[in-house]
Amino acid sequence: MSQKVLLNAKEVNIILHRLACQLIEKHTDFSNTVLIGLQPRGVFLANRIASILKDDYRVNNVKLGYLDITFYRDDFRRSEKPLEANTTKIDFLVEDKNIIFIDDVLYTGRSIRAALTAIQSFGRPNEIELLTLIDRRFSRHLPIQPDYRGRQVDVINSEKVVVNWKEHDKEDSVYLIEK
Ligand SMILES: O=P(O)(O)OC[C@H]1O[C@H](OP(=O)(O)OP(=O)(O)O)[C@H](O)[C@@H]1O
Ligand SMILES: O=c1cc[nH]c(=O)[nH]1
Repeated sequence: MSQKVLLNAKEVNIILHRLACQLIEKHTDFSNTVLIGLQPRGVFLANRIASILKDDYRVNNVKLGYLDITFYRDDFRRSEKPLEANTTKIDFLVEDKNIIFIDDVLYTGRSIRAALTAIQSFGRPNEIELLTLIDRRFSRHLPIQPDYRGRQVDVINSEKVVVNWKEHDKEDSVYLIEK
């Protein structure tokens, strides 16, 4: 198995700050905007973005939730193993809110499609945007694109992008791995 570093910790940090600033540019004080990290791995990115907004840019109003999409995926019946759901935690109203979905990688777009279905159970948002650290270009199965992207990469199908977070994986990094 070969692997190549796409982003190191310093580059990840710079990108996270840029994404936070782009969010502030559009959503100002977040009075009608909420962040929703997609389980499982979008949650790490969502936590980071929320912390940067609060600690580095003094946005005090940030609401953060987590959304599990396991049983909303269009392929969940095809799974050979029993599926285990993750926690959904949304302790605020989404009705008429501006939602920002946050996930680490955007590939086919099927996870985001599932999230769009799952969130409907919580109400009717005003709008939904998507923030992703890595946008795998030319690989979409659905017409879904990010509004805020950390890095766009060209990846062939035999390769996988792996995003690591220091609080879970010992380092912040993004690797391209030959499967
Ligand atoms: O745009 P998509 O094709 O849905 O892929 C993106 C998803 O893939 C990863 O999750 P995970 O590793 O759980 O999913 P995977 O098994 O599809 O790679 C990643 O955390 C995204 O949520
Ligand atoms: O390369 C990919 C594709 C989907 N999900 C990932 O985490 N990486």
